[in-house]
Amino acid sequence: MGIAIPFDNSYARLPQGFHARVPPKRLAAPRIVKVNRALAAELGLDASALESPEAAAVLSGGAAAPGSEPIALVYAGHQFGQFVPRLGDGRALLLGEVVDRAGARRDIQLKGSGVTPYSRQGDGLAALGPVLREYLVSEAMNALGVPTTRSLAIVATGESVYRETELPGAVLTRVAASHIRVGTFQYFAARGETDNLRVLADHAITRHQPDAVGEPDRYRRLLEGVARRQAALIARWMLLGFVHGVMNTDNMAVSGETIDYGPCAFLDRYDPATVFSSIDRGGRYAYGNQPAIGQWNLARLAECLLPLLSAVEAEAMEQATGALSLYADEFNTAYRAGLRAKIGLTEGTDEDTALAEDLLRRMQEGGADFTATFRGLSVLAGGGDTSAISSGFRDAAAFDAWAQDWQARLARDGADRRASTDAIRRANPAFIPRNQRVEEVIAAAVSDCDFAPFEAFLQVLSRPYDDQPDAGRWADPGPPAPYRTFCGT
Ligand SMILES: Nc1ncnc2c1ncn2[C@@H]1O[C@H](COP(=O)(O)OP(=O)(O)OP(=O)(O)O)[C@@H](O)[C@H]1O
Repeated sequence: MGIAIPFDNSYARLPQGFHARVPPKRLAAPRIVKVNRALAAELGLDASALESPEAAAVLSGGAAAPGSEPIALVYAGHQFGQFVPRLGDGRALLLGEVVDRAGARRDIQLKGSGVTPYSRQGDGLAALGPVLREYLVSEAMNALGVPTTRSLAIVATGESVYRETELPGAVLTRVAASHIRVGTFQYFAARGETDNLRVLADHAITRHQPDAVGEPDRYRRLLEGVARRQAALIARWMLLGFVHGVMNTDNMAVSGETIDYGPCAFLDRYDPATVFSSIDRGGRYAYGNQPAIGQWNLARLAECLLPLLSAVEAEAMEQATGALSLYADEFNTAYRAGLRAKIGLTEGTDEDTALAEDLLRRMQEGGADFTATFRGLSVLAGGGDTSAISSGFRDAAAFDAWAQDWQARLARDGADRRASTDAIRRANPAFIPRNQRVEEVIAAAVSDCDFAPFEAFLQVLSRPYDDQPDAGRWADPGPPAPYRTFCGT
């Protein structure tokens, strides 16, 4: 008996040069470790069936589900600024697409299911630790309200993966609005395959810009749509202190979802220069650089689309630069409004933005925790005293002085305390997947086969804006531990 997933595979119907078929590779003893029941329901899938041994075979890439046409997608990409003309899914397989309960088309992809024609020197595999990490952080991002790929299931392969040391292998089932990347456009553009570029662009328009299908200005609208979605996405990252860590163009999805949770982490102390990835030596993907890198990546997409935008070069250039300005405007508007909301001010005045930026400056100078400081404001707005927050600053008086100005500003609005407290709570999570905590629950699962801490943390992170009095320990950074040094994969 197989599992019933109603696949409809529009990407597999694109021409041959877009992907490679990959036959199943049976494993001796794959085992389901985790199924995301809520997501399964959203997709209209039977969660119990996904927990069956048949599902373990399908979700490890060892058996083809009826209707699935497993393919690896080809793409290129700028990695740390260097162009690589052919990357592609070296360890991922698109099983197919399903239309979810809300009518949205979603990709169902395996990550870590073995070699593909694009594996280059790689083994096509993933270790359980990084798979748990992607599951936990992507689901936390979703609960935080950030567009993201989702995690449907984890299968333990029962086989070993070698990453300096022997590790247990696993496969993640990832769900995404699509896996079309800036790098997918770069692949065809670099090869001068304008016809394929047009096919790809039209496919992306059908999926992500449906109002523009068949319209004469559809490619401009696609580019502007990507600009808007990326600006909104990166503004959300910045407002939550999220550092993606590897914003290569092959990791920028045109859907506007966060993709690839390799070396990501959340800020503890606020410092725009923060980098978590050991391979990012120049700090290219530092927290504070993310908005600019988003625009750089968008410029690479715009370059690819030039031949489609207009036959008149000057017009095409104008549309491309227009999209880059649109990105900057949209980012600035969303980021500034979000920053004001974080301190409970919803009016759009420059003065209010400056007040929020002044707090950021003092946090940086005072070595204060980003998430705890902002969340703490909800207590202050409700009449609490400042010491709970100011004690996190090297110079408590610096925060107290700011808090006085801020409270005077709130009073000027005649803001109701209860309403301010609630608004600040809604804009500032109490719980984020802090890196030390993520590492702690992964270590328990991988080294001791104890998944209870992983499950407990996942549960807490599913309601990040709620006060959860019994879950306080998950809000702290946790026992001091050096950040893991990431190798990127
Ligand atoms: N173990 C591996 N075997 C084969 N290819 C790999 C392996 N690890 C990474 N790659 C490939 O190297 C490129 C860059 O890897 P990166 O870590 O950014 O992506 P990923 O985490 O594998 O996938 P995604 O971006 O889809 O989340 C991708 O083309 C990826 O498929």
